[in-house]
Amino acid sequence: MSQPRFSTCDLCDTHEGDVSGAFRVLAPGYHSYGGVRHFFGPAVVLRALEDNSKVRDLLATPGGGRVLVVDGGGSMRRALVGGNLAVNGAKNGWAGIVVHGCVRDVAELRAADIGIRALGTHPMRTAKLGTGEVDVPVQIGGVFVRPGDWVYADDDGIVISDRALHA
Ligand SMILES: O=C([O-])CC(=O)C(=O)O
Repeated sequence: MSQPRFSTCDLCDTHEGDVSGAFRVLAPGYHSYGGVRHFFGPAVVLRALEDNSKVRDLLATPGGGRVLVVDGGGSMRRALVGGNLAVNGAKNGWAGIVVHGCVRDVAELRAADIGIRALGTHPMRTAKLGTGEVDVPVQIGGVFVRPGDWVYADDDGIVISDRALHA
């Protein structure tokens, strides 16, 4: 897929004076695991605490270039995304996944044609109890992310905006 080139640094330079809260930057701490390092799209937002049932359900639906943002509560005890989910998300046209929590199957994630950011890795998978809240605002990395916000991720960081910022 051809991508408009954007740079989160350039976006920050352009919007540094925006004190409205429309332009936010996630605090550092998210690492890149997917085969795509540079991705963007409108956010689908999910809160899922050590249960990835809804992550799996959403990645099985058409992504249409959107980015799945998962507030996993920062859990360092379970992995919310693994190789199968990443491949499925890529196949269904998701641009990326941002996980406030852990992922696993690092080699498979690296081979998947999708952007993945997460706090770390953990080899233990989550429960599958069907819990989780879809389409809710979350607060991760010190900022709010709301359904429909735009996400821009590259090697320098992750920007959240209430509107599209690329040309
Ligand atoms: O099944 C899970 O919970 C996560 C996983 O390992 C995968 O996506 O391959």
